[in-house]
Amino acid sequence: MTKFSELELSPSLLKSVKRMGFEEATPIQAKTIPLSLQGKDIIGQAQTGTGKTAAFGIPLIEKIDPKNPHIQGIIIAPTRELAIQVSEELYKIGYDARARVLAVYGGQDIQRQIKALKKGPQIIVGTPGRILDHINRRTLKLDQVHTLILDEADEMLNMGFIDDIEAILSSVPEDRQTLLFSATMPDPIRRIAERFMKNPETIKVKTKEMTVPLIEQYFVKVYEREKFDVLSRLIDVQSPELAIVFGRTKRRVDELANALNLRGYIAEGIHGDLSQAKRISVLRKFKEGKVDVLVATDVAARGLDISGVTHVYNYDIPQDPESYVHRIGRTGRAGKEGMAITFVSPREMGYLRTVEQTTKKRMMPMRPPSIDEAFEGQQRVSMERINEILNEGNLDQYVTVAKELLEGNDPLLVIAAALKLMTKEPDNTPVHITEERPLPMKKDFQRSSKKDSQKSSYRRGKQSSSSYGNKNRKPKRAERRP
Ligand SMILES: Nc1ncnc2c1ncn2[C@@H]1O[C@H](COP(=O)(O)OP(=O)(O)OP(=O)(O)O)[C@@H](O)[C@H]1O
Ligand SMILES: [Mg+2]
Repeated sequence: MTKFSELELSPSLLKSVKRMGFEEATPIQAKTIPLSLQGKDIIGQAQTGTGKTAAFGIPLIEKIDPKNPHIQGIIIAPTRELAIQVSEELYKIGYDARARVLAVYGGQDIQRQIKALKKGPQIIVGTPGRILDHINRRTLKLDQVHTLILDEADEMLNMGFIDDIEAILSSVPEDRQTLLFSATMPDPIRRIAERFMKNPETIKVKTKEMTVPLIEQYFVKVYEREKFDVLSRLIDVQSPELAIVFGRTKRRVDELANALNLRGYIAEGIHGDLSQAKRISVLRKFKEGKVDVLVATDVAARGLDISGVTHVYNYDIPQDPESYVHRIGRTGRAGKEGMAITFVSPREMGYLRTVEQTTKKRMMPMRPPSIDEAFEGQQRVSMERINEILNEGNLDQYVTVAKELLEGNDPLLVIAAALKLMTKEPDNTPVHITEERPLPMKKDFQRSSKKDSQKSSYRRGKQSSSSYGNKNRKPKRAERRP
């Protein structure tokens, strides 16, 4: 374990890092910080939730000249939410060094951004489109930039942002330092990335599995039409603190959020068709715990750091293994435990195997809970609440009526009645979820993936280089109760 004090950082940085509650550097931070301070180009790959933001953020802040009022560092992120989050983390890291950080992203008033840009920010965090927009308007001058960072690099190159990114790169001095980070880095993407880097050093935190060991991973085999009941029961049994449910399409996300509300859960959906203000407000409510279940498309999967997410449900199995890694990585962050449950229809088992092959981790089968188990789960939630209230004490005001209740009544039944009052009973309110077709059957498992991986045009949806042969896996695995 490396202490931050061993990394030759300036006192103001150490002060900020301490204020953030970081004691020891995570492995990716311990490896990246010294090399980055030497000015090396870096491709950094480490599991979700292991502190990649600070791994590039700390050395960047260290290299900012506080007296220079020009932009010296630029960070590009795939989504607006992530740009905001990264800028907030950079602000905290640079607090004592007084580094000025600004987020620029689409959906926000451009005049306001132009005004803010005139105030001399030293670090810009933004999405590719809006950064390019500012470059074209000449409201963003990048001629003094010495460091450029692509967070979730593979996703941005994947999403077709490559042209935008190349255009941004051409506005930044050539002798800059370039850094790329992600939890996943498929080979074709890495090769594209290397085109605009100078002898990049790859820093890969060596782990057996691509996913975090603190995330327990399960799959539930379930037919499309049964998925919603299974989801409701799982939520009842597992009673997550905060949960994210991933759906494949925007329509699905809207329908799921509505259906969950009809059944008495506090849920909201988030996807790319919502206004920016709405997306931000949904996320804020989720972070504050005013929404218990966030239903999302992959939009929310990349990089978002929300503490308290204990469960991730993949209502639809993701099409490619990288999405899976990022989705389930919304739990089990910064040393906390988490659980990920993936629904898979019988026809989609090939995708499950593809995911397992890439992550090098097997998912355990989980049996869908019965209505009785869901009901019992909810009663247990009530029981825990009662225990908490008993521990808190302060019940004097209730004692008189409690005595009255117990007079002439069986105490067991009195408690049962109280439980009934506070327990969410199984709810079969009919809901409408349009059936999605399962992903196309994987027929050709045997085809060599080597040739595929040579293609430079890696795109979402196409079979990636990580697809694999139809290997037999051990047939029997003990099923676990939810
Ligand atoms: N050294 C540290 N000690 C304790 N907590 C840390 C440390 N470094 C980062 N964290 C915290 O860990 C959480 C996850 O960090 P971060 O979002 O940077 O992960 P990531 O590796 O970028 O994950 P992802 O691949 O999902 O983007 C954040 O809340 C961050 O503040
Ligand atoms: Mg990140």
